[in-house]
Amino acid sequence: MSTTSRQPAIRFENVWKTFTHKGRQSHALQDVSLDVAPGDIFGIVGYSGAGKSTLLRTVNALERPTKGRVFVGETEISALHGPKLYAQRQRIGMVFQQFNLLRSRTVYKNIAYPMKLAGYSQEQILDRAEELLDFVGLSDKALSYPSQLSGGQKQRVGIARALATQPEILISDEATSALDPQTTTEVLDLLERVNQEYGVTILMVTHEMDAVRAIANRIAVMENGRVVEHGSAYQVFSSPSTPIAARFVSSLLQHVPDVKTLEAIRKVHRGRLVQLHVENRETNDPFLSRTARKHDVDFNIVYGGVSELEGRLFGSLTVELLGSEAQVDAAVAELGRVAQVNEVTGHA
Ligand SMILES: Nc1ncnc2c1ncn2[C@@H]1O[C@H](COP(=O)(O)OP(=O)(O)OP(=O)(O)O)[C@@H](O)[C@H]1O
Repeated sequence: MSTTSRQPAIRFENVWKTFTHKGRQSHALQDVSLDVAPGDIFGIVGYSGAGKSTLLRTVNALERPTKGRVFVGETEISALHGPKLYAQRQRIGMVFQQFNLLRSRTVYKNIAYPMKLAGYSQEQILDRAEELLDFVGLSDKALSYPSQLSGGQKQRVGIARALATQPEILISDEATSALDPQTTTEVLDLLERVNQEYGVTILMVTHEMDAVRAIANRIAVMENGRVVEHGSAYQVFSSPSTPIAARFVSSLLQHVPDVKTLEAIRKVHRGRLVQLHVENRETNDPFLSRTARKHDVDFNIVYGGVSELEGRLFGSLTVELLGSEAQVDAAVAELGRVAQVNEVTGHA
């Protein structure tokens, strides 16, 4: 059978996971179907308990679906056991929030460990470990112990170890959640290099929207064991279609003022207020000043912001327009051609 579409790197097919605890059942995963394409950095976001970790752990069969199937490439990993499963697991590296390093072994030996289990020769282990230490910037720490490293350095070792057996896929469970913002950025940059330089597909679970925003090209949002929304990062950020995705996005992009903020704005700005929802704009188009100049109105940006993803702008600006009624009407009509315009009604 010939197929035109590329085979997914990971496929979840109607995956259910039910836990039974003290006679009570809870559905950690409910009918999850999702494809992760080769080369993706795929972010799964959701609040605590949404099922993210459970889903991630089905990829290397640390968790097995109650119903449904999980494929890594062409292999149905959820059906494998014993040596066949161990062999497949070499294709999948895993990075953990708490690093999970062996405390009694040096950095070098932590990285060597999975290769030893996989039967690499001493020479292969040495070569690969040296390469990876260099890649993660820790060549000078080969003989240190994990207790002598910072959190960011420990996670670099975790990533090097996950890459040891040259996996095609890296699964990352809250890899940056225990790190400060600066270190988070460094680790995310490293994950991005893993994707670009080694061509590794990354599936990352996080409750931090800024982590996925930084590097993911696709996003799935989970709630109560279900994937409620998924799409390109741009799609989900610029026009989330479910309330929970909108909440995640707005936690990061405070583009629209809440009622209290709006009241405060109204007290100061008594001109006509409009909200401009900008989507898919070229990054260098000065549409606001161009329109204002053309219709001889002044404007104040009183709230909001625009963000850039994949070279395109999106966001919301709350703008006060000042001028005669006719001029402002004409400016609003023109702005309506490039952005969705909502009048801000109500008075201070
Ligand atoms: N081994 C288990 N036994 C019983 N219930 C479990 C088990 N593992 C997970 N659960 C339950 O499954 C649901 C999903 O948990 P999961 O850890 O996948 O969520 P999560 O989105 O990763 O949240 P968190 O970020 O808090 O880990 C939760 O209700 C959790 O209590």
